[in-house]
Amino acid sequence: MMHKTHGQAPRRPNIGITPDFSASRPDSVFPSYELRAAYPEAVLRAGGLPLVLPYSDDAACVESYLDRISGLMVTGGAFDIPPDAYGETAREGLGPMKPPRTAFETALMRGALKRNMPVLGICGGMQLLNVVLGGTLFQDIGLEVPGANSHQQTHDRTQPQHPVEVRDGTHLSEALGRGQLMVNSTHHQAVSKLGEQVVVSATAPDGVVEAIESPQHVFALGVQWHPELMLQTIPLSAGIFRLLVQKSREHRR
Ligand SMILES: N[C@@H](CCC(=O)NCCCC(=O)O)C(=O)O
Repeated sequence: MMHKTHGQAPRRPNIGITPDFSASRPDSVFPSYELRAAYPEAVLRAGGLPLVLPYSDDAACVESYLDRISGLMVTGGAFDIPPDAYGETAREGLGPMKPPRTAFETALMRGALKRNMPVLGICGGMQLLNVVLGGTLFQDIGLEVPGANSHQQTHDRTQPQHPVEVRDGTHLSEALGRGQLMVNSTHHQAVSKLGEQVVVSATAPDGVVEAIESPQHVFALGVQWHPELMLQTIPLSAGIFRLLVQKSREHRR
């Protein structure tokens, strides 16, 4: 009798993920990298292989990372991008910055985009995508966006804060469907001037840009919210990670 060969599970593409960095913590004087578990878990659930990428200012090391991944996820964090990265000086409301992290993530993202490798930016990672593509940021929504609602929720971030309208004909609508979606919100900055050929794929009711993408690239998507925290509360959120994994698998064929 012929043994029935079960189909092989699809290959897991390597997805690089950028961690946060602390010089010291309350429980340790030693520097550490930190990465909320929800980020790699979302990639695993979507069929990818998450690889955490420690920082390096060596261009050859960044290239070596890019040689070994098929997709890149740039995560968020409680810090702001230095305004000189988008040709501005600091204004009132600008928060703390992490220049070494921003420098590393910028080099990595530029290299990935140059290779037309799939890139997903989450929250601060979306803001970096816009900056890397030549755009700018509002340095503080409360001070610079008249009529804006609060985008820094105080309740459980697995729960939504506000709706966004997902635009048809975008990668985001391919991942999530078009129309209204409830999202969480933990940011005080937002996209101001769009980067070169960057399109808006979702907006909040107050007009704040909630997702962007670059049609110049096979998959370069940024979302201002944290879908990795809402996989249980709004399971549709997983579509973003599935699309990243699918595009990454196609990239390394
Ligand atoms: N400069 C950005 C940062 C947005 C962001 O990544 N927030 C995440 C908060 C902490 C976390 O969940 O890791 C802004 O505040 O607009």
